[in-house]
Amino acid sequence: MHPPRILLGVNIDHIATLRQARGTRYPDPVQAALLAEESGADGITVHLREDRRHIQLRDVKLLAEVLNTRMNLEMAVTEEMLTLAEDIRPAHVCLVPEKREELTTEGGLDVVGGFDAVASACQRLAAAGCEVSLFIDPDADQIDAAQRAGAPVIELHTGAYAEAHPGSETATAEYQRLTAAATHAVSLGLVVNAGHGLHYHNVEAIAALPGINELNIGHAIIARALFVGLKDAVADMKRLIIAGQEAGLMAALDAHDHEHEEQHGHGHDGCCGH
Ligand SMILES: CC(=O)[C@@H](O)[C@H](O)COP(=O)(O)O
Ligand SMILES: NCC(=O)COP(=O)(O)O
Repeated sequence: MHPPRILLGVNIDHIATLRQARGTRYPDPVQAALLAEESGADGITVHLREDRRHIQLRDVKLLAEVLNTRMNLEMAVTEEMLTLAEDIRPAHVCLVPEKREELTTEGGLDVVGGFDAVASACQRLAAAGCEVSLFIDPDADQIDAAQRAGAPVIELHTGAYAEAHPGSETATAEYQRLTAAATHAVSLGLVVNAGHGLHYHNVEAIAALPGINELNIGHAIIARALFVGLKDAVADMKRLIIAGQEAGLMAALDAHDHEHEEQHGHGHDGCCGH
């Protein structure tokens, strides 16, 4: 049976970054969100940072009213943000670490170290009707803690892989970490999303990871939209995600057949249902 297509959440933070650079009313991230949805986005991701450097509360409130898909609100684990999420009740909340001085999110949430606060946030958000995910590094201890904290979903931080030089030892090691993490999380019954730093050249490999449910991508899509328009930028990304997912499934089948041949010493006889 073919697994469901990987979903694409389009992060529109950087439309707001452009607006905030001049303090104008344009470009409006809400307008971008609706266009992204029309172009095939399965959801809209926004990160309401404590310093409000890009997305504003007004954006989140409007999006909650007008989106046709669903909002994924990325936020820090603070009382202010939790109260706000309980009021707005986005379909999905992704808890992320936050530092004011960082250019962008640097690492994953430390669920192990901040277990009680994260578990209590998961409980409060679930009670408000939000599906909670935790943005974490591809690390087995963090994944185990995420499950114990009661999060049904994790988002694997792909930043270290995305930053590594393509084809380098670091890139290979980071990809292996992501593969092991996705496999482990799926075995625990967690829904596995991934994101950060993904672009048109590295997304296929990430879509080929085992069991990925959704990819959240922003910076690269908004950057490409400057040249080809948001509609094509979203559609191009979706095509690559589908291609990557297909390639991952084929590779998994090949590996399965290879294992079968090693064990039984002859060609595949269809005994495993394919
Ligand atoms: C938390 C996360 O996944 C990041 O990708 C985040 O959305 C990026 O934050 P900025 O948009 O502020 O770089
Ligand atoms: N959670 C990842 C995300 O929302 C998008 O990150 P980026 O593509 O802007 O790096």
